[in-house]
Amino acid sequence: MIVGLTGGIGSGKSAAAAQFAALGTPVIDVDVISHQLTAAGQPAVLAIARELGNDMLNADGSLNRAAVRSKVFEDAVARQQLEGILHPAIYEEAQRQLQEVGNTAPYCIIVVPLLFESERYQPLIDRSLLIDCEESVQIARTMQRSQMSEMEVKNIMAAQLSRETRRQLANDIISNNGSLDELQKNVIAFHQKYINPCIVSN
Ligand SMILES: CC(C)(COP(=O)(O)OP(=O)(O)OC[C@H]1O[C@@H](n2cnc3c(N)ncnc32)[C@H](O)[C@@H]1O)[C@@H](O)C(=O)NCCC(=O)NCCS
Ligand SMILES: Nc1ncnc2c1ncn2[C@@H]1O[C@H](COP(=O)(O)OP(=O)(O)OP(=O)(O)O)[C@@H](O)[C@H]1O
Repeated sequence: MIVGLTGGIGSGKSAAAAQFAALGTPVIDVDVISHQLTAAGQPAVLAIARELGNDMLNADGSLNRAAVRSKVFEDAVARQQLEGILHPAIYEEAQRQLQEVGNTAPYCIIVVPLLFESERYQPLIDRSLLIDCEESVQIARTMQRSQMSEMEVKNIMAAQLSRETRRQLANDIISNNGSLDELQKNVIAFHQKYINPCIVSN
């Protein structure tokens, strides 16, 4: 069984994924793949500079992630160009990693921030698991983690589905408004459910 784990920016996807991984669950994370594909020297970096401008690069030729972020979350056309470069390559690598995991575990997790925004991943997954929290918590945690302004975080949230829509589309939901210990209790409960597919009901 393949579980697609999703959630808005700063909702706690990586934190939950790390807790599933600690329970022995194979985890594939498309944000990790995206970072690998945009590491210094990767062909995608040159493609991004070609399409979005050389000011997207640092002096050493690596991707200036903050510059790309501020450009694409203020300009939907630039965002589509960036996604056009990265999304097919990210998807191809995610598929390769899923094949590699194969049937080595009762279930595996694929972390896809844009699971419900992009139709690409729906055919690959058996269930979706939403990590959900109040928008004010998302904003506060993202600002603390990434040194972004409230406006920057809100711009990114505006490029994502609303919390309400995600909640309507998800098969399973973990609420992550509380502590990391509370998150872990919920992760363990879903882990039990996923390793016993006969109790996965809807
Ligand atoms: C804009 C970039 C350079 C900013 O890099 P940065 O290191 O600051 O962020 P990171 O990649 O870790 O992403 C953090 C979060 O931003 C949000 N986000 C990223 N890309 C997008 C997008 N295209 N649309 C909406 N939200 C996005 C997601 O919640 C994601 O979890 C980077 O996010 C990027 O290359 N995005 C395009 C690839 C993409 O769409 N990735 C998302 C999943 S496939
Ligand atoms: N329950 C929690 N209690 C306290 N801090 C938390 C909790 N869950 C997550 N965090 C923290 O909030 C920040 C955002 O969490 P995390 O990186 O897991 O979110 P994410 O959904 O993967 O974000 P992104 O969309 O940016 O990739 C991190 O610094 C993380 O340690």
